[in-house]
Amino acid sequence: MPPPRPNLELYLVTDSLNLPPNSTVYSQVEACLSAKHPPTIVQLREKHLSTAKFIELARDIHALTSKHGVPLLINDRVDVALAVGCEGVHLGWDDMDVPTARKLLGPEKIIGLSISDHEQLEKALGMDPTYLGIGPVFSTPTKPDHSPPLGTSGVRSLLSAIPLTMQAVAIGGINHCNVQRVLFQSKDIAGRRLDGVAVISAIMASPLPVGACNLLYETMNWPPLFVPTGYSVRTEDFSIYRDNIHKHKPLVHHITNNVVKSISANISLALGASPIMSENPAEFADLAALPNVGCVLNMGTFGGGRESQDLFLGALREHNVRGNPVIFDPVGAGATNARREFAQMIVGAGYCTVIKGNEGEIRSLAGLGAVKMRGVDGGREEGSGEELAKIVHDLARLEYNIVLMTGPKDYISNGARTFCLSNGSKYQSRVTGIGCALGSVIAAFCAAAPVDESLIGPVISAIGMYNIAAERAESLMDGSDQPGKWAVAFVDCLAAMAMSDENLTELIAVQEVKELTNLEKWETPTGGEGLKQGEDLKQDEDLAEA
Ligand SMILES: Nc1ncnc2c1ncn2[C@@H]1O[C@H](COP(=O)(O)OP(=O)(O)OP(=O)(O)O)[C@@H](O)[C@H]1O
Ligand SMILES: Cc1ncsc1CCO
Repeated sequence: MPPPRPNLELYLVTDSLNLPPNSTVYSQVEACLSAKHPPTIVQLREKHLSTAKFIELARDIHALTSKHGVPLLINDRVDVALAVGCEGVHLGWDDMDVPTARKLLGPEKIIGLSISDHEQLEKALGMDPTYLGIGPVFSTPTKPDHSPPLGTSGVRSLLSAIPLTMQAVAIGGINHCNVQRVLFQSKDIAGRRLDGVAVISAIMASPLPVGACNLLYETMNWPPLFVPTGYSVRTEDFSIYRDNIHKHKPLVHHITNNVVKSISANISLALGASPIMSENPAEFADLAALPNVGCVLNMGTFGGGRESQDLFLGALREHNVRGNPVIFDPVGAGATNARREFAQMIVGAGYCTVIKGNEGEIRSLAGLGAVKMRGVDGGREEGSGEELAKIVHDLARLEYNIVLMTGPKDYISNGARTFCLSNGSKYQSRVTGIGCALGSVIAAFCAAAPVDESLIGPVISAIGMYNIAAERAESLMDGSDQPGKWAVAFVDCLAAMAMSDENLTELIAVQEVKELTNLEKWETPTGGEGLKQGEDLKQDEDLAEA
């Protein structure tokens, strides 16, 4: 008898603890099954019911799911599945082992097993479950005691070791905002992809479960190259982005390194933004809920460990939930393996709107290794302009975000369009923290930009203004080497530019790389087609309709 091969595409896991008011597990499942795109499989998960009550609920839900031809699995309890005669079970490592469950349930039933690392995967492969549930992808309140989040790169690493004969879904913090990224980024190089995603709160805690199912399904089935940041760039708006800072007085929440806190705060103030340095997770949700907030995550003096992981992931989650721009600076990612791994974990565990780093840091994050960074500064191999442009383009395309590589020239891409900026002063690499504080300026520009704006324009405007202020400060030096004096003059020049009504469009030296080189000829990591103008807009309309 061939093993069962269920449709796991949209896998609903129930949760009785986070239901919206006046709802029950039954009413939520019932509503979901009436959706245009209902769950393709349902798992009943009850941790606190007596056996009798669990069986009663499972019978009722099974009657519902059977009516819609959707398989029902029971979490943990083979006895309940047998009593109800449903289609299978989902097991964890504290539950009955898969071979015993198989003996009891027979060859036709579905048996799922959770895995969160390679050790469990190796054991699981010998047990031959129907499918594996890989997680948690992101941190989630549904399972507060879970193992550390795998991020999409962790899922990819496990998935690539699972044979095609065994199905796999990802679970943990998946919702309509991140589902496309989970599906896309977890795909391995050989094309091994997830068979579906398991969703809990995004459906069970929703007051509109039907809409939640439809939205998830439709988002999952968007064309695979959705770039949430958009890609239109209106150079004529560069000055408007600056003026928006005065209009909205954005707040920049920093988790940044001890070396640059003061200069980052002063540079934010010079712009007209409000800086706050907070490393207290208890206030992250409140900060993220304020209007016009951006977040800077700079790992300069963190670089690893469980505590810094919780700190960064906590802030990332709260700002992601609110859709706030997050600027991630993987400081020193090219210097040590611990830093590179930490940076990759952050990037995989949430959505960083902009990844900003010097050449060594971006090369390292892009998996290009082999950069000789002795410390956190520079890390420059000084690759050719074409090569640097390709690195940021490819990484942005892979991560669906904006990638900025700083240096004598700055390269910036959103995966669709790539630009080279050439303003700046040699003094910028002579004073520590000038690169880090650029993250604060970018966060302020993004947080002050209109919500539906493509953010690459505000980011270019931020870098341009910053680097022109650096040039002006250099012109005030009398020729001798004066990095200390320059740093003071730089803050003053920046404050003057922020307050002026100069037309930034005329001042910023920015060129689209496409004009320099034919980017089209390069193979992208996605192997996909290039984005077409207007495509992101259309996808937004689809989302609104869903
Ligand atoms: N030699 C240079 N000429 C012109 N501009 C430069 C030069 N070096 C750096 N910059 C500018 O300085 C800013 C910071 O870039 P840099 O690559 O020095 O960052 P970083 O290494 O992250 O700095 P840090 O870690 O000290 O904060 C960018 O805006 C970049 O354009
Ligand atoms: C010198 C230094 N060390 C860790 S962070 C930092 C500041 C520059 O980014």
